[in-house]
Amino acid sequence: MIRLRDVHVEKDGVPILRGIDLDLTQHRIGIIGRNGSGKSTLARLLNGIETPTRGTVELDGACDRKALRRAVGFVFQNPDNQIVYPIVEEDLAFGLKNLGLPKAEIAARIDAVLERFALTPLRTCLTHQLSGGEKQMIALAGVLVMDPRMIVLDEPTTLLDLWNKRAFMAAIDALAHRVVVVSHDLDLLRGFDRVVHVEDGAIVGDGSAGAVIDDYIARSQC
Ligand SMILES: Nc1ncnc2c1ncn2[C@@H]1O[C@H](COP(=O)(O)OP(=O)(O)OP(=O)(O)O)[C@@H](O)[C@H]1O
Repeated sequence: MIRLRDVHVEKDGVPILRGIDLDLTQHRIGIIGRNGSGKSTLARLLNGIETPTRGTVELDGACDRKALRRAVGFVFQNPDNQIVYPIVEEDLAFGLKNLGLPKAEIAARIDAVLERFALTPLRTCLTHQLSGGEKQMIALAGVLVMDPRMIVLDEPTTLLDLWNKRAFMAAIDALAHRVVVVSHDLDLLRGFDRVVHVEDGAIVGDGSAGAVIDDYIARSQC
């Protein structure tokens, strides 16, 4: 379980997050808030890309950034920031090679993740020729192939059309992993187990998706 206690993040002396306390226990957790409220910074803390200026981010009771990086996969908003190799299977193999896994296991893991999402035909495709939706799926596959315990997605559907958005979210829904999604798409998060509302670097709403989203909409109309 990931637990944040009194987490503060400052950049150049400017407070970005203030006194964040969170226990991430639910299966599907959404994070909402206005532009610049601190959502992405909070999301990046969850897998150790970002570190607190003050406070702690614990995984199973221990502050271990390396363990956090291994346990939590991160899917970026723009898959071009995530896909680095020219061929799909090379890209999927990258992190696994870094782990020092044997060739046979790397191949088996890539087979499995591609089959799972019906992406096998893309295995030898050039990554720069993929459509936006295909890229987003390959970026997700690249995170899943590392077998993380939890996945954080930062605005994963903004580049997708309605069809690809539905397909992508169906893929997310099918995961047994704990999932945290940062999104401005409130409809996407309505079915989630919990939604956290961040404003001006602090949590101002935290609870059932319906209640927190309705309160967020009401505030926007003031
Ligand atoms: N490295 C940095 N140096 C200075 N300020 C930063 C830095 N990174 C983020 N910020 C500021 O921190 C605030 C929160 O940024 P963050 O990206 O977490 O917001 P967000 O809620 O995800 O926004 P959006 O919905 O627009 O993506 C913003 O005002 C941003 O300009």
